[in-house]
Amino acid sequence: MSSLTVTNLVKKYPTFQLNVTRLRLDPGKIYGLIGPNGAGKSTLIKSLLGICPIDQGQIRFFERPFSDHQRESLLQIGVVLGTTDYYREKRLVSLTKITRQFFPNWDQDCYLTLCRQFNLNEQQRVKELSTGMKVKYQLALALAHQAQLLILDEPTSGLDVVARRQLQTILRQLADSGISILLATHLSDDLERCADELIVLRQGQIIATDTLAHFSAVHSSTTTQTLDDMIVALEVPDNAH
Ligand SMILES: Nc1ncnc2c1ncn2[C@@H]1O[C@H](COP(=O)(O)OP(=O)(O)OP(=O)(O)O)[C@@H](O)[C@H]1O
Repeated sequence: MSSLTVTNLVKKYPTFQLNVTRLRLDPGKIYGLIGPNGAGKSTLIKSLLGICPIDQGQIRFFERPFSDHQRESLLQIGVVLGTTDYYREKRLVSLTKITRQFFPNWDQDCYLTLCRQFNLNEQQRVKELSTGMKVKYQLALALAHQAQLLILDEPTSGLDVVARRQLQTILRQLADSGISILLATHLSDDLERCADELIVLRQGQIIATDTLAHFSAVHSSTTTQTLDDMIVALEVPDNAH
C-alpha cells in the first residue's frame, strides 16, 4: 500500500505554477524533497495537506482519496511546517493537552520520552522557546500521535548539530519501523545521513526522482564531487553557472 500517491497535481499562483504529474511514497522510506529557493517545495507540501486549495489533480493518502477522507487521512499524518509562532503565551503542557484530544492514537509515554530527549520543559511558554526548541516541540507532537506518514518542511534548519544528528537518527529509526517520511531540506547532511530517495524540484516540476545511491552514481562526474555539487549541477541550468 502506498502512503501517498499524487496524480496530475496543478497549483497555480499568479507568478508560479506547480505541476506534479506523478509522485508515490512507499512505507519505510525517507524521501528528501530538494530544490532551490522558490522551486515549490512548500507549495507542494501545503497542497498535499489541503492548506492551499489545488487547481487540479488527485491526492491519495493510504490509497484513499484525500478529498473524501480528509479527517482520517490527517490523523495518520504528522506535520512540521517551519517554526510557526502560534499561541505564544501558552505553556507547552496546556498546548499538548489541547492537541492530544484530537488524536485517538495519542501516546503520552512516547511524547514524554521525546520531550526528555529533546530537553523540552513542558512548563515553558511557546514565546520562551528558541527556534530549534519550537521545531523539536512540533516534532514531539507529530510523533506522539503515531503518524504513519511524516511531512516535514525543513525541520532541521533551526537545529544545532547535536539536535540535528539526534533527529536524523530518530527519523531513520521511524522509517525502519515502516513509517514513510517526506523531508524538505536544503541540507545535504540530512540527505546523506538519512534519505533513501531524492525528489528534485525545479520551477514547480519534479525533474528527478532517484535513490540516493543511484543519484550519486549517475551524477557524480568525479570522485571528489560532493552531493551539493551534484545537486547544483542538476538544479541550475548550464548557462547560469
Ligand atoms: N501565497 C502565495 N501567493 C502567491 N505566490 C506564492 C504564494 N506562496 C508561494 N508563492 C510562490 O510560489 C513559488 C514557490 O514558493 P515555495 O515557498 O513553494 O518555494 P520553496 O521551494 O519552498 O522555497 P524555499 O526553499 O525558499 O522555502 C514562489 O515563486 C513563491 O513566490
